[in-house]
Amino acid sequence: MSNKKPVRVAVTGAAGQIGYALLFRIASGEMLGKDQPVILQLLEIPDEKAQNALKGVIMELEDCAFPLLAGIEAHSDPMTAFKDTDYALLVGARPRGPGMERADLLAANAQIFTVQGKALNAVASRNVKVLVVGNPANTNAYIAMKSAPDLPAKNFTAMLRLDHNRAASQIAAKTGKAVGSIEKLAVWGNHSPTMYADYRFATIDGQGVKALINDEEWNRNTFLPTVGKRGAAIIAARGLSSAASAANAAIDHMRDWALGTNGKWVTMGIPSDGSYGIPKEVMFGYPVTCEGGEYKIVQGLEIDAFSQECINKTLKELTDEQDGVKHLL
Ligand SMILES: NC(=O)c1ccc[n+]([C@@H]2O[C@H](COP(=O)([O-])OP(=O)(O)OC[C@H]3O[C@@H](n4cnc5c(N)ncnc54)[C@H](O)[C@@H]3O)[C@@H](O)[C@H]2O)c1
Ligand SMILES: O=C(O)C[C@H](O)C(=O)O
Repeated sequence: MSNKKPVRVAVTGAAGQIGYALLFRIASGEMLGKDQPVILQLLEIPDEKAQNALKGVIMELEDCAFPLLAGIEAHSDPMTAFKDTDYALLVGARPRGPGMERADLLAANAQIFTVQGKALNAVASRNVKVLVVGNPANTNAYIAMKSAPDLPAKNFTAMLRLDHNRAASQIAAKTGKAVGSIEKLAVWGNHSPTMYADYRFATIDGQGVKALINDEEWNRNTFLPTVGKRGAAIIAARGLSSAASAANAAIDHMRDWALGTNGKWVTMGIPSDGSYGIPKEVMFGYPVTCEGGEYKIVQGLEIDAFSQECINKTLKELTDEQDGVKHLL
């Protein structure tokens, strides 16, 4: 038994496929630590089928008898689901099906994040840490942030960690080295095929990854498209969008933000502070380190011409998406 006070963790879309891969790991302490009790505040749409499915998930959570699970609540209204919440994982949104582009999702999902941003603004803990997973994640996080003017903008983040983990895995396969030995990897920009996974600074056991791979053709024509289109490849293969790997990335993102990275670089989508010439508030993937519950952008990295081109492209996509939702804000 832990004598720490329980923290409140809200998860939306709790009866969906990511929810099913996520909740059990949060309850077992993989996200916030094996000594941190949690109260789960679960939100689903006010629809009989979804609420019933949520009941089933809750029965299974109960049946795990997790020692750290100090309470479970089922909600159909964000105003109650987000009450006093310390962490909010905004997963609930429509996923992409085969053949759909991310832009198709913007119209379908944007409204969800104005409503939820306003609810967080009204009732969440003033220190709430928000992770948006529902796609298009960066722009949804931007909408939620803009809809919550009384909360610090820096508390709103978008998930780029899946791209980061995918990039690490491709590099491990290419070099034949252990994935856990890769450090200083960065993913810039949007969680979309335009993201720029950048291993120019990465090291494996102190050796430079760029020199180790020494294959710019592979970087441009294999690595970047493979990482960028991995979500679509999974949809084509499974008929459903990634869920276990997305849940895993959400756990990684929140754990590192809350508990720190010990100086290691990770990627988070965060509101820009102007670093690297990205306009302020654009929800942009950056390499960061985390300490004491705060993230800090890795500064001073040289951006060469190819990298700048890639960054400009993903930035343009994000500013276009932002323009497309102006009327909602
Ligand atoms: N950022 C990433 O890296 C990443 C990776 C994978 C998936 N995703 C996205 O995550 C989202 C969820 O994916 P999934 O596979 O779990 O989908 P899913 O359809 O299995 O589950 C989504 C759940 O959200 C619920 N929901 C919808 N609107 C809601 C609302 N307003 N409030 C509360 N709940 C709501 C639905 O009822 C459903 O149960 C999708 O948008 C998907 O594209 C993001
Ligand atoms: O690609 C998708 O639509 C799902 C998700 O964002 C992913 O990257 O797997």
